[in-house]
Amino acid sequence: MEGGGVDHLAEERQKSRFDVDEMKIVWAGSRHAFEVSDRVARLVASDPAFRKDNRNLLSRKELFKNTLRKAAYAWKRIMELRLTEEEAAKLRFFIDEPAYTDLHWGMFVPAIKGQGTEEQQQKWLPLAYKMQIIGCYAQTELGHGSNVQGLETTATFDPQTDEFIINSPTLTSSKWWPGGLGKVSTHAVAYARLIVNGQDHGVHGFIVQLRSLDDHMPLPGITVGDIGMKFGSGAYNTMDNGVLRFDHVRIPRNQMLMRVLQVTREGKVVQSDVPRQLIYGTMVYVRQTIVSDASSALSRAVCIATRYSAVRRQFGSQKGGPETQVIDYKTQQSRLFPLLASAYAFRFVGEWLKWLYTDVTQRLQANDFSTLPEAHACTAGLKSLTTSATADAIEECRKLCGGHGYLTSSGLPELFAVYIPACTYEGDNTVLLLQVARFLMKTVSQLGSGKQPVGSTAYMSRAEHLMQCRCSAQRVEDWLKPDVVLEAFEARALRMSVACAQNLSKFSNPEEGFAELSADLAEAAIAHCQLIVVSKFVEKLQQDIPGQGVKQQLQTLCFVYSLHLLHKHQGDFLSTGCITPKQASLANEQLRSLYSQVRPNAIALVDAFNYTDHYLGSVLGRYDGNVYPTLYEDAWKDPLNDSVVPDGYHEYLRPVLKQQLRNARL
Ligand SMILES: CCC/C=C/C(=O)SCCNC(=O)CCNC(=O)[C@H](O)C(C)(C)COP(=O)([O-])OP(=O)([O-])OC[C@H]1O[C@@H](n2cnc3c(N)ncnc32)[C@H](O)[C@@H]1OP(=O)([O-])[O-]
Ligand SMILES: Cc1cc2nc3c(=O)[nH]c(=O)nc-3n(C[C@H](O)[C@H](O)[C@H](O)COP(=O)(O)OP(=O)(O)OC[C@H]3O[C@@H](n4cnc5c(N)ncnc54)[C@H](O)[C@@H]3O)c2cc1C
Repeated sequence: MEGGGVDHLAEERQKSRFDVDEMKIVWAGSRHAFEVSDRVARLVASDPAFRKDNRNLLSRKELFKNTLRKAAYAWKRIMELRLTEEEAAKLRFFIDEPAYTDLHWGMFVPAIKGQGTEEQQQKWLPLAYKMQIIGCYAQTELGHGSNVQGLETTATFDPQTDEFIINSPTLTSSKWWPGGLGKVSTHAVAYARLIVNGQDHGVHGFIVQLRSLDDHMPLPGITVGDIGMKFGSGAYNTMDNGVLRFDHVRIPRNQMLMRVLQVTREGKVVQSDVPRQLIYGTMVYVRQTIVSDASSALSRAVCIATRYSAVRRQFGSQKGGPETQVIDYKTQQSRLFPLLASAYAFRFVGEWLKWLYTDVTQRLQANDFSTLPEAHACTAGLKSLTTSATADAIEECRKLCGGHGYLTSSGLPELFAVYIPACTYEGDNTVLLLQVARFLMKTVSQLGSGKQPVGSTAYMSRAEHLMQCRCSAQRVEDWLKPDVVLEAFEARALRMSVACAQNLSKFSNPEEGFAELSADLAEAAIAHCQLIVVSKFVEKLQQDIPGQGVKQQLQTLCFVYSLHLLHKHQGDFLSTGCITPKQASLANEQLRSLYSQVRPNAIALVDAFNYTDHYLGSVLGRYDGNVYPTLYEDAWKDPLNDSVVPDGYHEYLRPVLKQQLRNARL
């Protein structure tokens, strides 16, 4: 995407055998999405106000103030340029800095939209859209995050005043973690146990004002602050994750979000026909967005590691010729190319999940709740799978870049530090896999009942075949048949689920059995989610994809993704009898030859992400590959090099050296 000086990767770019511009459109999702993304990325990259290369040198206070400045400036630009919602979201994305706005737009607004009545939406959304109020999502407490039903904050209805009294009865009930809460938010959607007439009706959302709109001081009864520094020096510390306590704070009755459950003026609790689980709807929405974000973070790390692997040379110089580019080592390819393929795989499964979410939202509006369990299982499972894989992949990319990958200027340490909490927030990844496992066990238990599994579990309707089929691959090329690959993944997923169900049936107490077998259940859930990713990649290839060679590249990547998983999880495939050891070795042979096909296209495949150097934020990943001079020059810019003799020399170095000299003379 960058133009200008000498392109050290030009030769690499000439090797590619497909139309990169068309691939950029496939990656973006559509020509329109590409144009918006490209335009906004350039806008951010060319504006010095969005500079980010100095982040690691700032103290926490400076860092946070700098984030406030950028967010305010971004808002000003959004207004001045009259950006659409889509463009504004892209602008925030390319600014590339966790900020309170993520929670305001990403959780506070969706919570009101999803759980508020029409009337509540009309009152609160215009204020939020104009940022006349700023909100956060205050669910997690010091004592409970995963177990939402275990939250302790109370919202007790007072029929005399027609208000709720929000209270934090224990230390562990203190809200703890919500982003944007610590220093910024004026309001929160706070989750609390609804108590009416002494009866506990479980956890619900309430809009609570936290700070004065005049002077930003906390309102009476509110104690609020930041929870302290997090992993890494810059990274997620731009965010004010907060602590919040309520001391009998009164809010009007109509500030309880009442789409699911209503409390009347008389104190009657009325359940609407909307299922209770909709209270968790905001999490479903965000989990869906996290899957697309995984492909962004992963592609960014892979772009850096791939470009640098083509620049870096080690060993193998023959008769004074150039040394080998590290990207040509088969070991480097076998570590890097599956990650490149995963980036594309996660992109496409993210697109599909967005469709699924839109579909379920439309159905919910028409009071059709039938696909909610499927949406929950898919968003939970894919969030877990893609974030775990991406976090591991960023660290692998760092190692793929050798020593220089450990430099902050490689961009990888900060990317890792910012990314890894995705494995925890919006649901711990193991906890979410167990939700998928519950869904799978329920589906398996209904197999004989005549109820046909649908959606992502539709393959289970062919249980009879999948439980006993034998893989037909006999030659290396057979592993390039989508049906062969898909059937192996389907049979493995089903057999693992069925084995868990059979083992569960041996327990007289199902909950006890579930707890005992939870590690196996989580593995069955992973197998199911991997199948979803593989099958959505295969489906993508059935679409009409224009551009010379584009579809062919995607086919190669699809098989790299699937055969790499098959190789990595060989134990599952072999122990469930889905493939034989001979077939496993044929698959691996095919995988090796696919790596050779990816090799000449690797640089173009990462160029297709269309990242600006500003967004990548990496000396190693520069578009022009001009790595060494930049690394060298950058080193001298470090504040430690401001003086030749360091501060502290006279106090701490000189005395030591003198002492040693004296001792030596004695
Ligand atoms: C930028 C970063 C910002 C970060 C923000 C945050 O982190 S915010 C904080 C993020 N925090 C977290 O992510 C916390 C993670 N924890 C949780 O989400 C919940 O505590 C839980 C799902 C683990 C258990 O919940 P539980 O004990 O209430 O439930 P249960 O297991 O007894 O199942 C009962 C039934 O409900 C079903 N069902 C469940 N969820 C959903 C759903 N979303 N939709 C639809 N359905 C759902 C389930 O399938 C089951 O159905 P069945 O079988 O009866 O037909
Ligand atoms: C950066 C960041 C931002 C966040 N932003 C927000 C926010 O804006 N709003 C908000 O409300 N919250 C937020 N959170 C909180 C987040 O949602 C929770 O931390 C998350 O849901 C995990 O819950 P926990 O901390 O209670 O983990 P725990 O449940 O205590 O997890 C600890 C360990 O126990 C295991 N475990 C727990 N339960 C089970 C089980 N049933 N079976 C097997 N193993 C189990 C987990 O796998 C994990 O290994 C944020 C967190 C982070 C890190």
